[in-house]
Amino acid sequence: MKAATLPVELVDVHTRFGKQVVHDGISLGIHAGELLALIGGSGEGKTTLIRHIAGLSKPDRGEVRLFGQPFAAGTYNERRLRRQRFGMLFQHGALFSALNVFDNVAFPLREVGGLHADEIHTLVMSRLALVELDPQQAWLMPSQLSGGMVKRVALARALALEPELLLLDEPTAGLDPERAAGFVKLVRNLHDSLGLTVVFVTHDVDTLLALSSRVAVLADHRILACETVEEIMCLTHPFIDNFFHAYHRRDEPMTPWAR
Ligand SMILES: Nc1ncnc2c1ncn2[C@@H]1O[C@H](COP(=O)(O)OP(=O)(O)OP(=O)(O)O)[C@@H](O)[C@H]1O
Repeated sequence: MKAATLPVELVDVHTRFGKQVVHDGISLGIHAGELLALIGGSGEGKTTLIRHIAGLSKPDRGEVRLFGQPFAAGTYNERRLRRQRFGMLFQHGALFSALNVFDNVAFPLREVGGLHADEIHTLVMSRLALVELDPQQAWLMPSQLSGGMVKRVALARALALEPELLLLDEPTAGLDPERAAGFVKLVRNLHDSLGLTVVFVTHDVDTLLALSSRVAVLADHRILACETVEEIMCLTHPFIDNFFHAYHRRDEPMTPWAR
């Protein structure tokens, strides 16, 4: 039986910036439909790894495969179609500050080309509805949005082309606990209803518990482990002890909501 194609496969990835080694042989397969969290100490290379997956940077050695193909493989058109199969949410939303919400979400649709203005309007409004924003909020500028709304608009833009894979760099960073919980619930619902594969970087234990089906730990320039959160919590490593330290000090029992 032929093995299913993995949406993302990292094979022996090495990255260095000058003399600084960031990744020293990272191999990881991400399965269709999973919610994979990437955790690790500050500066361990999580964002760089997400950027490699999105093709925004390249490892010095090793390979990043997207939907079974090396990033650079195929014709221009094949690469463009592969590019449309994932959406990315950057750490601070990265909205175009000179464009209103509508035009931010419409941007990837216009880039693809071939769509009429009324089709773009329908698609943008449907994406805004997916992220639970009101139609009248389409006409606001990014400077008029709360932090939570910025994330939702950025998510709507990432979903514009109906991707199968969503890459999220610290989706709840900068949000208060209530907004963070709301955003996590939204991502979780979208994952369930659209059958998305989600890869996300987080520093937040609550986000990790609520969203991950598997957790990859980046430590000492490698993947230390990639297991369920319960299994990760049983490992002994200074980063893991530290990461869950505050959580262990709470009185409540550890209850991942994701399963
Ligand atoms: N373009 C670049 N040029 C030089 N150094 C870089 C570049 N991009 C990242 N780095 C360095 O590589 C290391 C990994 O950075 P990265 O942002 O991937 O870490 P991270 O794990 O996401 O960190 P954090 O959790 O603090 O956001 C850091 O030391 C960073 O300074």
